[in-house]
Amino acid sequence: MKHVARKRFGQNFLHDKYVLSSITEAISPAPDDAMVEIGPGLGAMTEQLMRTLKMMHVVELDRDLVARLEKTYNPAKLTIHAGDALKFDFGSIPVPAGQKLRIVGNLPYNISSPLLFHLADFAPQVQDQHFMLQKEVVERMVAEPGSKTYGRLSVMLQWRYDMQLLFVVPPEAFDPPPKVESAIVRMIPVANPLPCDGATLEAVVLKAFSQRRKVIRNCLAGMFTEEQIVAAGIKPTDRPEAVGLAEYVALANLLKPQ
Ligand SMILES: C[S@@+](CC[C@H](N)C(=O)[O-])C[C@H]1O[C@@H](n2cnc3c(N)ncnc32)[C@H](O)[C@@H]1O
Repeated sequence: MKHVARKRFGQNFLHDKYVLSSITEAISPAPDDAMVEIGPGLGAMTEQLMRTLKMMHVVELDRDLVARLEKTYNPAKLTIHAGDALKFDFGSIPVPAGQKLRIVGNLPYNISSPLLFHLADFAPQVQDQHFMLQKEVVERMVAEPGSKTYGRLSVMLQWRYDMQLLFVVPPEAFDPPPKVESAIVRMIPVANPLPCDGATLEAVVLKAFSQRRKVIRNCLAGMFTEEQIVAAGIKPTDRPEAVGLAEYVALANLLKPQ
């Protein structure tokens, strides 16, 4: 029976063979990799990856799709975790000694930001992440200070990952086609993130970008004095999008020294 795509689960299934092989090439799986795919759906990417991998894991929320995958794949090769990737403990996936986890997925766009933040908790156990996301979200992730798209997502993710937009994918590559363009992003956890308390950095960045049009001194009023802002190496009259990661980290460390 044909599966009817469910909008509430962000289901847009990849069917373009060229795009699928380009993603697989970018991921470049090796037979013994410890890999987990988020949202395998009808298995378009899973199928490609399993041509090389000896075994892999998937996390899928839609029970109908879980049932299909169970019927299609050998459980010795594919471990299916039925449930919500937002609550999934990625640290529970067994990884051979000396290896780290590789995470891939054509992600449900409606939960992409919370999912990326959830995954950041597992960054030290991860080798790399390759995701299909809304192009506009990838542009925000990789944006440099000074650009219009630079914001909370850029700072928080750049603290934990080196990121690269690999290529853009048009809506026609999916069934049903989404309304927006998509892009593939590669995320590699940084070996030594600048020392800082993550929750404090998040609070600072959230406040800083809550009023983008204001100067940083006004955005952060009540949290930092002008002297503290200067001590963090920031010009108080700059706008929040002009402030770099190291300076936001310096501010967070003033509130909670490491
Ligand atoms: C954009 S589709 C991609 C499907 C497939 N990987 C492909 O490329 O054709 C997103 C997939 O994520 C699943 N999904 C949605 N929300 C999820 C969640 N919270 N946890 C795990 N999977 C989820 C959907 O059911 C769907 O299979």
